[in-house]
Amino acid sequence: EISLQHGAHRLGRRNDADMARWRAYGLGQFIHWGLYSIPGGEWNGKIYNGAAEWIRTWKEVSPQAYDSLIYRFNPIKFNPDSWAAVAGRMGVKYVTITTKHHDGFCLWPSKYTNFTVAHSPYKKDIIGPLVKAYNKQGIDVILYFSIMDWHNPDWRYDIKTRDDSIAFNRFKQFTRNQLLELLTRYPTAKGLWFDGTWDNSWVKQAAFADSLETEMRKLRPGLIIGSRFRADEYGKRHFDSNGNLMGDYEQGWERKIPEKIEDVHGNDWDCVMTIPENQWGYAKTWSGHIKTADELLEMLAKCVSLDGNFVLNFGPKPDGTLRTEEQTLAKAIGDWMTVNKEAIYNGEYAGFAKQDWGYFIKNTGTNKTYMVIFNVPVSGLLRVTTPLHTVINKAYDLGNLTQTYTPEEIGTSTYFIHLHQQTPKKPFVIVLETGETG
Ligand SMILES: C#C[C@@H]1N[C@@H](C)[C@@H](O)[C@H]1O
Repeated sequence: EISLQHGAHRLGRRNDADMARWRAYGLGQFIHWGLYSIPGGEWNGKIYNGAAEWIRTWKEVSPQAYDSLIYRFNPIKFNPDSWAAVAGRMGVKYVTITTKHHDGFCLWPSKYTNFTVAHSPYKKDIIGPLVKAYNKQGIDVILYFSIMDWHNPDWRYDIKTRDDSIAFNRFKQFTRNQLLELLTRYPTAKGLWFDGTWDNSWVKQAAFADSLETEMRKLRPGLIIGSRFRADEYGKRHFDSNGNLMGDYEQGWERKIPEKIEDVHGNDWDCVMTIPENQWGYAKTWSGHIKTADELLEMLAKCVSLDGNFVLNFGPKPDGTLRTEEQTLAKAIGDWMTVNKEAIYNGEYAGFAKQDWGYFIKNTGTNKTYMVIFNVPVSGLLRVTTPLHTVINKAYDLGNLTQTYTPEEIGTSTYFIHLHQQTPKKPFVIVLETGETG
């Protein structure tokens, strides 16, 4: 171990109630919305083949022309209650919303820049009504904030000269002011999801970022901040120079999911996932593989089975409505969650050997372990190997409690569950009630 001033300040998981609440969420929604939603991945009739929210960096787009989109931001159909209703119906427990993405446009009327909704035709705050609407649905809010800010003239990708340093010091104060402003304006926000923190300029700010994180936690006790916010004094991100996790949960699982429990090193984590391969902001044309509800449900079950949360991204349209494909997926996921939500909420790693048919999820604090089944074997036999000294007392369908199973013991701690029907149309869940022997 080397001595670190600005590495991880806590070893192991947070064990407070705020983090336990975050850990229990299971399913989240990401919202990417801003000026980039207006071009929707197209510019002068040409399709940008990158992620739509990065279109400002395209050589075909002049930054000034992009920034002038502020004069076209007027989502007349924006109704936060309808977004929150869709999320509530989908079974989402928390939403992460972009307050400011890399382009620097603020969805709240920040005092520290004019590049905000207040200077657009829309004029009104977007974040406040969104927080209120989601909280009314019982959904917690996490605020996404990009440190990298392409619009701010003091932003630098690296600090090479004295002028860079003077400008970036102004930028650091601007960033601190905006973050304290967000925490003060939206006191019910449970956490911050930082992004745009990979450039050398910010990576060199270990002391400043560490002190800012401490200040934010003091201002908002219980605040949840992930591993992507700051680097240690050697520039190490997510895990410090001693291999310890920075922040309260690992934020490295962007569009990817761990394969096995060893990959998560006993940490809390979230996976943020797009429906197309890589589009976060609204893209008029979705190309490539568009994930189906069953694929997304399997990703959700896999994340929860490995102690993580699954956060599905939505990119609302410039007029403030949600695109049809996203509404359709939200309903399909919601229909499944209506029947099976107890397998997802308060879910954790069960410690059963992984099987091909699907995922085991233990319900925190109870004797229930859920088998979330996606791949029914032609034999109709579901193999279950329990942890040592764990026995199965009862087994039954979560969707039909009268449908019970008598596990056939076929070896030490190993059983077959004989399925009664083998052609399910949707993923389904069998509940195991377990006990401990000797
Ligand atoms: C790269 C990158 C960003 N990180 C994702 C969460 C999106 O915000 C994307 O633009």
